Amino acid sequence: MTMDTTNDIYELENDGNKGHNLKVYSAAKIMASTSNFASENKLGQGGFGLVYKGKLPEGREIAVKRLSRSSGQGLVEFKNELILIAKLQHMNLVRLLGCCIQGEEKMLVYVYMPNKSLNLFIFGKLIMPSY
Ligand SMILES: Nc1ncnc2c1ncn2[C@@H]1O[C@H](COP(=O)(O)OP(=O)(O)OP(=O)(O)O)[C@@H](O)[C@H]1O
Repeated sequence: MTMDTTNDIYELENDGNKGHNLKVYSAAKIMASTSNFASENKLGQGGFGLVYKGKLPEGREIAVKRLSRSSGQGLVEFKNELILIAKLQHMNLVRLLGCCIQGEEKMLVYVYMPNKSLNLFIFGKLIMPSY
């Protein structure tokens, strides 16, 4: 795991799960990339909470899953899920880049996938509906 900041996520490195190559992002970096979770950057909502589109300073587009307080998930569950997803990484799955745990904020950072790309990733070409 590469460290972006020295925050309390550091514990994740000490659980014997090294080598999953996840990055730890600061909340400030994620907030800047999503224009402070601007509503126009909202991609959708899943079981985890709201998902936002962001752009990192180096130009990479990301999808940020922001854990909602009402999800009932705590820090231990969040960390377990993070480690599990990291271990399940596969070229055909949306890639998890890293996470952010800072104070009340818990977020997962994925590679952004444009809608049209699913067919592209599954079939190697863009299949348009024929009607
Ligand atoms: N990597 C991504 N790139 C682009 N959009 C995404 C990405 N991940 C999620 N989204 C958008 O956010 C929405 C919610 O995603 P999320 O994965 O949290 O939930 P879900 O798969 O719909 O449901 P659940 O959380 O119950 O499994 C998706 O429907 C999609 O529109």
